Amino acid sequence: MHAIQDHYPAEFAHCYGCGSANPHGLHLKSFIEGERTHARFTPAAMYSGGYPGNVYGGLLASLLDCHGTATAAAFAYRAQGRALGDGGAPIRFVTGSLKVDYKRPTPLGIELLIEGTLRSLEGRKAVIDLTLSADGEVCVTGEMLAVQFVAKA
Ligand SMILES: CCCCC/C=C\C/C=C\C/C=C\C/C=C\CCCC(=O)SCCNC(=O)CCNC(=O)[C@H](O)C(C)(C)COP(=O)(O)OP(=O)(O)OC[C@H]1O[C@@H](n2cnc3c(N)ncnc32)[C@H](O)[C@@H]1OP(=O)(O)O
Repeated sequence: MHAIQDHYPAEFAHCYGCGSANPHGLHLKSFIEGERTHARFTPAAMYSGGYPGNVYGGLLASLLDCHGTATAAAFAYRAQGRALGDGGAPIRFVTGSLKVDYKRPTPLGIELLIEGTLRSLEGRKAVIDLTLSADGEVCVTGEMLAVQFVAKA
């Protein structure tokens, strides 16, 4: 199954969080299934936060950042009745704002589940609700305003 990011054009594949062409990036892969999106990521020891055994909060925000914009793009395609990677003009979103709430420490070394749902899609603005869980427990929640990117002439 192709990830949402697999459909980003090559010129947008350099994102640190999810670009397949960035050798130093996280290579996050997000999928849409029904009314939610999901991605999985297992942080290595180098992503340690301030206290041992737990994940650095900036990394967690990065995971929500990329998953949120991918979620916005996937739901915008769906709203227009289009398939991802249909060869038409790409629909791409950037992060306008991202609120992150750290509910409990996130353990290092186990697979994290990042999920997204669409709260609203109006014009160029998509509001996405995000969660990041470890072992079935929600550690981080997020709320993103993603804005559809329009190239300026
Ligand atoms: C950042 C662009 C760099 C070039 C990127 C090129 C292409 C990108 C295309 C595709 C990306 C592909 C893959 C993405 C992969 C990974 C992405 C990871 C996520 C990121 O890492 S992404 C980087 C961080 N991200 C930024 O670097 C954004 C910098 N920023 C801007 O580029 C502008 O700021 C922009 C475009 C956001 C809006 O600018 P704009 O001029 O196009 O439109 P405008 O200001 O009119 O906003 C329209 C409506 O959104 C409301 N609105 C806007 N911002 C708001 C906020 N913060 N809070 C509340 N409401 C807000 C307004 O109030 C208005 O609402 P209304 O229509 O109701 O009045």
